[in-house]
Amino acid sequence: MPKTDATHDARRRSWVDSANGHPEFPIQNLPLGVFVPPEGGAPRGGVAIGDFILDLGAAHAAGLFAGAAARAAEAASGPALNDLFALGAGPRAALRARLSELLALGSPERPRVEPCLHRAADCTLQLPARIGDYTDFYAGIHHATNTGRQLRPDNPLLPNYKHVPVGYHGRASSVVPSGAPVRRPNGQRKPAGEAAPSFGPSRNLDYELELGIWMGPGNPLGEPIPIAEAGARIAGFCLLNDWSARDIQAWEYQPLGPFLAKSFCTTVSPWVVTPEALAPFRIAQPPRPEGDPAPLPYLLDAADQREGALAVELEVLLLTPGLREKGLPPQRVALSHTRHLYWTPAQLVAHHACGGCNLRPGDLFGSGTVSGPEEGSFGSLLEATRGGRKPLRLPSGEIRRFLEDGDEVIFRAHARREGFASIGFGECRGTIRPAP
Ligand SMILES: O=C(O)/C=C/C(=O)CC(=O)CC(=O)O
Ligand SMILES: [Ca+2]
Ligand SMILES: [Mg+2]
Repeated sequence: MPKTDATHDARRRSWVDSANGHPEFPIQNLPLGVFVPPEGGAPRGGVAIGDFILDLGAAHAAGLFAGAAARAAEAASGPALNDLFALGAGPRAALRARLSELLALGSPERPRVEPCLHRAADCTLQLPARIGDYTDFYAGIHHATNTGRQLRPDNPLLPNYKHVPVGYHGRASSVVPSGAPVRRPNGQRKPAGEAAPSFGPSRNLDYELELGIWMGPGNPLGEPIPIAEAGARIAGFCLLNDWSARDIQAWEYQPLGPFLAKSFCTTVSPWVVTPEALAPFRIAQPPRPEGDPAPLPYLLDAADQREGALAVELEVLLLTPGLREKGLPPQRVALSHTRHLYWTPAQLVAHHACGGCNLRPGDLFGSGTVSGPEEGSFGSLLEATRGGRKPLRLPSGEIRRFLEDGDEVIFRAHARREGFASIGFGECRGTIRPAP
């Protein structure tokens, strides 16, 4: 178990009242993001605390930080957190420790901190970093098995799956923050019954529930990242929706894998939940079934095996036009968990860099769709509706094979453990707009 300290103490309360018992952002979380304050102005780095956002640059200008924490706050005061991510774990942890003191009940600095707070509901959140590259993995083994079965009934899990963390290079330019509209893509589709492909709006639009991983300090081109150092290169985690047009995907993916079926939009939750905040929620790499190969040595590290995986509960909710009209709440369509990932975040980092590919601060990874093995835990509609053959029935009377225009998909995530404050990720939302 990675070390916990006073910043994790569940008894620590904040003078920001809304933070105490907050379902997402108690004082034990302190996630990092980029926001525009209510009065407008340049985007800047901030920290979520209860229903408020603390302006890091303003707090730095007020002289509230010293040493490594001051370096971190300064690096976080611009319109993107790449410079902060580049500093790595030491300064980020120092910033966290100081913020935890400043925001704790009884802090003598309260009068100097309070003017740096903005009501979060009045702020606009942006992408936390300039994303140089975005890579999407396939580490959800139940997802890989379920979808593989639909694309290749006789051969669901390809023979490489348990040896190599499979991934593909995604498209960084179309990553958007939670709340940005999602346009249904046009593209080539060729349903099984049709002789020739046609061009038009995707009829099988889907979501993919994923854990997002933000890179911290990178590696020079040609120099791999050893597995023992890979975990410390991660700046934080978010939720990621890898919107997927299944009809376009099924036609285009052979032999090079996903292309336009997934490059039209990817939504991320705007808060970066730090490895420090998640320290109490690390677990051993889930045991592999009898007969599975051991990871190759470049993917094998004792500490990573012991505490490299994450215990985070993930949820998918759907809000349709029919539910909205009837005043019904979003319906939960899946509850999943990061223990279903076959590879740890550190293994994904070490693998990505093993051939010398240089990773850079602000690069984004998707874990791959996180599905569980049973009904109600599937991270995509492709799985939940068996490719559309077993539609979902909603309390509004609507049925869904895939997403319709006007549907909103909401992801939420929480890390929970007895004796610790629960850590929320905030939301990752997107509403489908008609194809252009
Ligand atoms: O070829 C397949 O079996 C499926 C590939 C994908 O859907 C790629 C992907 O986004 C993987 C994931 O999110 O787990
Ligand atoms: Ca994906
Ligand atoms: Mg995508």
